[in-house]
Amino acid sequence: MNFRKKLIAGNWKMNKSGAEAADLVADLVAPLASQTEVDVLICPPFTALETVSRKLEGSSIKLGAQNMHAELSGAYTGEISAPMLRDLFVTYVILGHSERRQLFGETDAVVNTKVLAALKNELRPILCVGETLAEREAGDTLRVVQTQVEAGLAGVYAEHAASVTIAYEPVWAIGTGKVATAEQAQEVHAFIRSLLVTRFDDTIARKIRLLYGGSMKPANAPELLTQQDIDGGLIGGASLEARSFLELIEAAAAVK
Ligand SMILES: O=C[C@H](O)COP(=O)(O)O
Repeated sequence: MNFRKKLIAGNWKMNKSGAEAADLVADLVAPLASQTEVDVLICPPFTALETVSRKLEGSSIKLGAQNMHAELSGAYTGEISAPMLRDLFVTYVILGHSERRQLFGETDAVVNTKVLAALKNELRPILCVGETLAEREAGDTLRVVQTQVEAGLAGVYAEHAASVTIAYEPVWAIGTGKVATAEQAQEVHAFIRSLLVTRFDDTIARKIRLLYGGSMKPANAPELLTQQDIDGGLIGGASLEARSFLELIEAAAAVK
């Protein structure tokens, strides 16, 4: 039996002006006013966080950021710290997204410092892991995921572990329209759960939510979300439009 509440998280990436963000949030807040079955999170770009934060006052929709720096303050031009995010009522932060790893050179060690800093500052990290197509074709998927999970969680204390969410995002499925089959996704999610049992214990491992990300859409969500170890989705493209995002939340709510 799975007691974890599903989480549907929208990663808007580098999309939406302040005005567009305000419009999209307005289209989400009213339809979700009485929705309690699924946890809903939106992660706008930094520039829209304040606007979205104000619009979310009184709503159960949670606010997340897409990245942060591990230091609290200092000479880090262009960076944003955990206290700055807390100032805007941000509660989650996506860390180690494959786009950050591939395009901005974030290593497992860097991602780990951010995970630890997020937890220390009472932000809930969403640690992203996943293999490239070449790694999958070479039969390296589980090894790559294991390295990223173990390195990402190095130094995380058991009492903080339940605040962590892990998103499995096969790089070849991100923004490509190619989705992992439910079996492929479940295999990796179950593997991550087993790593968490080893790293922490069974009770803690059962509390940690594991999200699938990579071209999740209303059409493929029901099959993915009914898998035993898939506790929600980290949604890119389909979170940019209210209708598809609301349909994904409905799909998650329909899973019993
Ligand atoms: O963070 C979200 C993922 O990268 C998935 O993006 P996508 O739904 O556009 O494939």
